[in-house]
Amino acid sequence: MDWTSLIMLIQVFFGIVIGLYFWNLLKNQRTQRVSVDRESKKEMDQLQKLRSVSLNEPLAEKVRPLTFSDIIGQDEGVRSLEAALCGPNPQHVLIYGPPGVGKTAAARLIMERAKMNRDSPFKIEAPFVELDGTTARFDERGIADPLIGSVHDPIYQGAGSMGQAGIPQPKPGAITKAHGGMLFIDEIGELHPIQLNKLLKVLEDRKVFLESAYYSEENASIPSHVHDIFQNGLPADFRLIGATTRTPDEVPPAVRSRCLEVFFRPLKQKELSIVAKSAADRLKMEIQEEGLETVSSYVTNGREAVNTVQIAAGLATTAERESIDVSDIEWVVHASRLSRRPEKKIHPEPVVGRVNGLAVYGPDLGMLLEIEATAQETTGDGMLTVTGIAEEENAGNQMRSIRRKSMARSSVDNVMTVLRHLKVPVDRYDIHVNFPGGTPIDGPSAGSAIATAIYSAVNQRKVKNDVAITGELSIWGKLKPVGGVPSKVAAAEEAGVTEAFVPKENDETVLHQIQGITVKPLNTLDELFTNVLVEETDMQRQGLPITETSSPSIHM
Ligand SMILES: Nc1ncnc2c1ncn2[C@@H]1O[C@H](COP(=O)(O)OP(=O)(O)OP(=O)(O)O)[C@@H](O)[C@H]1O
Repeated sequence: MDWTSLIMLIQVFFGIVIGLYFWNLLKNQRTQRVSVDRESKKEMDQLQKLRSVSLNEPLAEKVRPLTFSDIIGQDEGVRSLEAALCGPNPQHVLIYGPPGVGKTAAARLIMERAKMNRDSPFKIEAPFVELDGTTARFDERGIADPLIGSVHDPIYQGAGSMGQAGIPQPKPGAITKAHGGMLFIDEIGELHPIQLNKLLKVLEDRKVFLESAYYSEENASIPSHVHDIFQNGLPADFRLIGATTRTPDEVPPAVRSRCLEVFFRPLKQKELSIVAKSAADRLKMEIQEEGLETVSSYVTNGREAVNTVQIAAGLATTAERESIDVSDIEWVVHASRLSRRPEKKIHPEPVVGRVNGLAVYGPDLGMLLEIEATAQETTGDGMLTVTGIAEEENAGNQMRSIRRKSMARSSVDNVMTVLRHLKVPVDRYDIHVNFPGGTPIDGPSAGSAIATAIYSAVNQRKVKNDVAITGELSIWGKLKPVGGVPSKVAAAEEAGVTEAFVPKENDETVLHQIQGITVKPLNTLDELFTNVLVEETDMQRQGLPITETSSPSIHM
């Protein structure tokens, strides 16, 4: 055998080996493909089977508000929402309100309302994207961020053909999906601070830049659309609707300053009855007035009202009835461990030393705050006792927390000074001020009501039972403005108050639009006393010459 034949033989041998190698590779790939196809077909069949099964529409869907008129008690909030989003220049919006009062329901309807306006920049196909701030978790390495978007780097398994070619793949987040439309973030206050800061940047830039260590401008194998995204950003021009159960002071000022703030209020008892009735109607169930009253005296928001009716309807259906009985509802409220709403109603008659103050707690929840005072003349130095409040409280935030004397306690001390100044002989009495019921007391705003209670107790003059008072007190007896007055006045009206006295500086048109109650703005404590104390009879006047001056005079 000569050299040429030997070389040819070697070539043929290697040719066969290489051929066999590739043939084997191809065979493996084909087998893999076949098994992947077989697996995929099995999964596909399973998916089709799952899709072919469906239950009835969930009851919660059936009772969901379909129009703005289905949203009860939030006319003002809905109006603000429309003003912010349905005009030619829509704004970002933050909706505050307690849970289950219609924030999400209203946000879901607003896009359709906006599209009805021909001047609205939202086109027919404008998207409405929803995200939940509590679950929109992100990864600090930027692997996943459902809100802002992320980059699928080649290092991660499953990066596909682009990954194998070493190309980073940008994945758009909710802000890009909402481009040209609205992005609704429920519980926006629960977003991670880093996500919030990134969101703020997007609101400014109206686009988002994604980053990846795998991206290089010089890399010619990267497709042009990926270059474009890394160099020019992904579009993210949308209007934000954030909803939160937090109070405004718990939301970062940077977010608040970019948004129009809209407030949804807690629902009143009669409004909860309407929500419950409409849920029963949608479920095609009868419900009597007594049943509605039971629902509304236990639930605190629209969602609870709807849920209670749904479960009660389930009980009725199981018993083959077409009407919900009171006993069904009673069973549900007890099984759900709901407790009856504390009914804050005014006292039936005027009493000495008993005043209706007004408090606000949570986001926009007003309530009647009972204040009681007694005064016992003493021969020694008068003592002051304050009960029903915390003596000390924590203030500040995580960065700086301080312990201080309770604001309510300080407020009582302040009142004592004002009354001394008015020549009310408070030091000749043992005075006891009580805040019954463990109500949260937001400190200074109860000042004028506390002063009235003490003055009434010292002078034995009854305080009208159908009036309520709010207002901080300056050390000279001037009424100073306080927060949350509209919700306080609304709560007063619900409790049966006919006249509410507020500081003049708090006088707003909105207060006078609350039905069933008269709002009187006042400047000074002596004006307040004149209005809220029951007229003395001649006999009383003769018997009780308590103050050193017949009529208090205020010095500013
Ligand atoms: N004001 C209302 N009028 C009519 N139905 C209401 C109202 N508020 C709540 N509901 C009922 O409760 C359900 C839940 O309300 P929604 O999700 O809008 O509350 P939310 O304020 O967004 O609460 P959360 O802060 O817990 O998300 C609604 O689908 C509706 O059936």
